[in-house]
Amino acid sequence: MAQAGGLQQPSAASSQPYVCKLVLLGSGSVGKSSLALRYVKQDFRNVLPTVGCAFFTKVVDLGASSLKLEIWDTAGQEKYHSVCHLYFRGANAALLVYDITQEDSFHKAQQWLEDLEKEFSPGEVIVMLVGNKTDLGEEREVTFQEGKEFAESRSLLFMETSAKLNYQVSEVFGTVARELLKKAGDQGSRQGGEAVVLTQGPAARQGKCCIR
Ligand SMILES: Nc1nc2c(ncn2[C@@H]2O[C@H](COP(=O)(O)OP(=O)(O)OP(=O)(O)O)[C@@H](O)[C@H]2O)c(=O)[nH]1
Repeated sequence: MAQAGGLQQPSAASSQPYVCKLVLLGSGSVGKSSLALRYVKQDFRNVLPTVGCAFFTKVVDLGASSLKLEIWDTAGQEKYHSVCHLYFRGANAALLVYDITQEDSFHKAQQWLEDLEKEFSPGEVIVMLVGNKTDLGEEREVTFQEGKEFAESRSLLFMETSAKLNYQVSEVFGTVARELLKKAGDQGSRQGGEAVVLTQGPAARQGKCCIR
């Protein structure tokens, strides 16, 4: 897994946090909404299947810098698949979520990766593979090793979580946030030291970053 570091600070003139779009992708019922709800509202409850897309925001405090995550929670049911690409356009990061007790959902996450690869150039978007529902270990169909090896083979970040038990949920979002800040810093350095905003504006929708 890549390590965060080498962060470029936002310019002194700006006190605004970086703004990044993170999209949650995966089959129905793997726990995408539950992960978002757990992270943003520290809550876990039965939620209805998402229709279209749900939207959350959270400011992540990373010490010297902060980052505002705009979290787009897409509907996993098959009938919504054809419209999902509309939501992940312009994303800076994606969580490919599967349910460790449903092998099908692991294969589906791999298909989502192919969809992302059609939309983005290599390295343009930070992708983490997330195996959810570790509290149901006795029903496990996808081993930790399988998830890890697939992630490594495609240069993805990887973690397992339980939204129910609040296991590694903040670590998932925190790790992605640190990677986003690191990327923004690297791009700022390449652009002569100016800070970079990964934003939801028109430039981001074309898969580019904006210089503040
Ligand atoms: N045991 C267990 N159940 C979970 C966990 N995360 C989610 N669930 C349950 O799994 C079911 C589906 O969760 P959702 O968060 O709605 O799943 P989703 O991926 O957003 O589903 P769609 O909206 O259909 O795409 C719900 O009954 C949740 O309570 C978990 O970590 N452990």
